[in-house]
Amino acid sequence: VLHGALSPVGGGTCSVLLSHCVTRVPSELLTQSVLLSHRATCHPRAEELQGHRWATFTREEICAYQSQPMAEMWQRCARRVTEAIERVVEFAKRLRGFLELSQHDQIVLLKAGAMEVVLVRMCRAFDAATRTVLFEGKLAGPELFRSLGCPELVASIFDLAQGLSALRCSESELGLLSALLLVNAGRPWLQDRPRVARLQGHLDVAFRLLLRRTRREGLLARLPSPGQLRALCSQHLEQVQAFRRLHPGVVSASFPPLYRELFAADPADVPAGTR
Ligand SMILES: O=S(=O)(c1ccc(F)cc1)C1(c2ccc(OCc3ccccc3)cc2)CCCC1
Repeated sequence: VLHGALSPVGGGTCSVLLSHCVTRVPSELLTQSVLLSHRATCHPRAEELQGHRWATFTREEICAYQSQPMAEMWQRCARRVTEAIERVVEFAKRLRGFLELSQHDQIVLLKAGAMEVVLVRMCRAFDAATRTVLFEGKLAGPELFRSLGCPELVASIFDLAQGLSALRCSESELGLLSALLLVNAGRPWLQDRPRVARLQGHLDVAFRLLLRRTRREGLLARLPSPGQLRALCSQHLEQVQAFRRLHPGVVSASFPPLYRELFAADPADVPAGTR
């Protein structure tokens, strides 16, 4: 599924046109282009978030979610996170230089980093005052997700969103942070590590210059650590396995193919030649 989503046919033309000049482009222009890609692929858009006073779920609505079968709630969240990951794939395709990496490395970087970008982006739709997140059109607290049966994972997700929203990041900061979560030369299995490192270097310089220009250097020390993001993603993978043991067949029968490819790859799914 990821392979298909990365076909250069859909979108990304502007990055193909301009990417070869990324080495001559000063970092401010790189920051501008990352911001545009970020804005174009975030949902809801920044304008919708500012203007809107989002409603919270009523007690009855919360009870209805809490009494849904576990499999139904898991399916809803899997669908939501897959939609969010598809937008992250589109963000990556618009990142200058990303589509010039080998398909193999593009897939390696997205498999390792897409979920981390989704978790970082989530803080945009998080309300720290009420500790609620936008879910299916209204603001939901952790208790709404009770039927998932993974309270620690839900708590970790809310803690991360709370911590990130306290930093009051700008869209430019979130865009560059997201780009650096994806373009990470430290990810395992990369074929052309030096090439990824060069692209990462440009983004790193752009991020640091942005922070200096806006006197926000202190942000770097307060961002979630790579370990915290990695721990949350591992917790999610453990809970997917636990869910599959409780409900055999549900994931393969009714979860989005992209979700299955990223988080529930069966040994049986791996093409025979690479088993
Ligand atoms: O709004 S959400 O559905 C949401 C779900 C759980 C939660 F505690 C808070 C929010 C969403 C999200 C979806 C799945 C996530 O992890 C994977 C996961 C976790 C738990 C069950 C299944 C899958 C994390 C975030 C936020 C961003 C995109 C959608």
